Amino acid sequence: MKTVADALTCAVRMDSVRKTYGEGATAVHALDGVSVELRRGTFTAVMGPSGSGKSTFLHCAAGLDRPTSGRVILGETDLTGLSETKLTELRRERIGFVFQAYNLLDSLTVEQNIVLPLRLAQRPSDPRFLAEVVRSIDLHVPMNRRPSALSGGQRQRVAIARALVTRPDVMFLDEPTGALDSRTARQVLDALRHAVDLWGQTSLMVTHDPFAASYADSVLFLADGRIVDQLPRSAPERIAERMAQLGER
Ligand SMILES: Nc1ncnc2c1ncn2[C@@H]1O[C@H](COP(=O)(O)OP(=O)(O)OP(=O)(O)O)[C@@H](O)[C@H]1O
Repeated sequence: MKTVADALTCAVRMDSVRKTYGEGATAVHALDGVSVELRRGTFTAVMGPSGSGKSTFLHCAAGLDRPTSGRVILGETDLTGLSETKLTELRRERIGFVFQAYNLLDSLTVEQNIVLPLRLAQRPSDPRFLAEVVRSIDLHVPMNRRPSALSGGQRQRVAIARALVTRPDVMFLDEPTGALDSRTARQVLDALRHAVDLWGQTSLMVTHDPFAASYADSVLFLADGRIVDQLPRSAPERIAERMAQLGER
């Protein structure tokens, strides 16, 4: 029996989530009974071999995709019965997304890109909060510049600022450092970790990179659609070792 206190400390809960693609003999069980709780203010990494279900996990947790069975609960909202319209609204207002491709609009300035989610939700932008977000992720670029004039690491930090500006319940990141060299990746991860520590921003990141996962408070390991292990914050070597063991299954 879940108590009110559980709901308050839990940002996302997944209960026996299954996601099956196709039917019969060709059915693929991308998620095969995943139950997990992400506590508020924590940073979780999700790792696993290719095809283990990481993207499906992120898409179901973020309300981008619907599980075949089981439940996903964001705060106190059960996503199961929500209409498409309500789900879109919820994603826009309560969730932040960061993808490997930065998805910035070059017809807009850096500032206009960052505040776009607020405009779409018809919410006012608070210049002081915007300045704090930008400072917190160490983004020192002119706000009137176009994204095409920025480096990859700067662009990804603009994308993170855009995800943070609505103060989302959860920020979901899919391979945010996948396109970056190691030095730039480190800058982005430092920025991300800082945002988590400063705002208590609940975050979930899918990554192939043990170094990126070493920034998270805990690492979930998926294999064949199931959570097979979990590590507390660990060094990249320890995470890589666990991944290597999974690869040998
Ligand atoms: N739309 C789809 N239709 C059919 N099968 C799918 C679909 N999406 C994913 N799958 C299958 O579900 C399983 C899990 O895929 P998923 O993309 O979640 O894994 P992943 O761990 O993110 O992989 P990768 O690391 O390669 O991105 C795979 O076997 C994949 O082929």
